Amino acid sequence: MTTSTRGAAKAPAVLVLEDGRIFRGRAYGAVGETFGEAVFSTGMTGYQETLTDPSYDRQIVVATAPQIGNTGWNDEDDESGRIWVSGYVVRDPARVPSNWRARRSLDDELVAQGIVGISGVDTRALTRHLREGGSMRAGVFSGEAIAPDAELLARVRAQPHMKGASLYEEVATKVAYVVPAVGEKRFTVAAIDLGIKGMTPHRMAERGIEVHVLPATASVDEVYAVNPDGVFFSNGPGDPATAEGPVALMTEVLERRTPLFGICFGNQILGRALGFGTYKLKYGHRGINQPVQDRTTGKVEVTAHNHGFAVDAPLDKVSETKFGRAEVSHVCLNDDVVEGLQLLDQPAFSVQYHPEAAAGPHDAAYLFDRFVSLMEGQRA
Ligand SMILES: NC(=O)CC[C@H](N)C(=O)O
Repeated sequence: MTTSTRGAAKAPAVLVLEDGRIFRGRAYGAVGETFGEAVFSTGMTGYQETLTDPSYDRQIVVATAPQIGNTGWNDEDDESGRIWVSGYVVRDPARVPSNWRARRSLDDELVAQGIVGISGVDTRALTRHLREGGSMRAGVFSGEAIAPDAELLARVRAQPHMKGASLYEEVATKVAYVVPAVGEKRFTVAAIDLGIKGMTPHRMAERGIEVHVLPATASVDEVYAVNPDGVFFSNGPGDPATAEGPVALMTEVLERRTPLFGICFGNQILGRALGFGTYKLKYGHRGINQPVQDRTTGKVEVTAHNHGFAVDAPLDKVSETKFGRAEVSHVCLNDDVVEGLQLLDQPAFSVQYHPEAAAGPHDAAYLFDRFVSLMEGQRA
């Protein structure tokens, strides 16, 4: 239930966490009610990219940056056709957006898309709470949706968990489309859309790649019908343990030794295709300043992240898999979480973070060049 009245500084609102902790504030965006997994993102900029990233499906995002909305909403930075977060929690929303690209305020956009949010929350206390207790189910209620706390809590506790959630099919395109190469076309890539961010095919197109974005349910025949030089598996929402279809498809791509690249959900799928497990992190990595080491060069890069799950692979040894030797190529320096995998006996690799860098630092853009090199190598 949402009503499209503008909520800022109007109706009271309440954020209810499944462990019973409650934060009160004011409605922000649409007035109504929403449910999802409460997670925090530490990006100081880039809220438009965050909100429109399909990987945030069914998540209530808490912005740790205290002021949100200062640059309004523009017509260029969307990562998909809509806002995917199920709710938005902020401390101090901008009263007057100011940016030469802004077309409207963030508040107006949230209202237009029916996204329920809450402002005036002590997001520092909330983030510390989520860091201690872990990401958890939550609900935001405003206006007439507010009921006695115990009732709201019971409704939050009746929601599904993120662990075990299969969400990629609900966010992915239903029809294939092509993103043409910029300039001369050098390669064709089949990109499996599990919730792909718009910047990803764009970064490939900039490198002379014609990108055929295919639905999550594409068959191996549909993938090879585009005659690909490489196959890409995108980011996406939900628990990778539910992605049996994409794991089976990737397995066939690996059997054919086609150059392969995966990002985020795509990294988790490579992990599973190789026989590693995946597991849920306590509170995940979401933000644009995570330090990651590329173990193949020793270099440390500052990177954009949005993941709540991770691959369970050994850091200290090369693993024998059914596709030959595999190793952890990248690791997060904050907590030693696996951030990349590579095969040593065939052209396949993936990263858990976001080299397309939207919004984020561009340190990891070289990974798209690595994919191009793999495809060049296969031709030679
Ligand atoms: N951005 C992504 O692809 C996220 C992958 C997965 N849903 C996770 O939370 O870990």
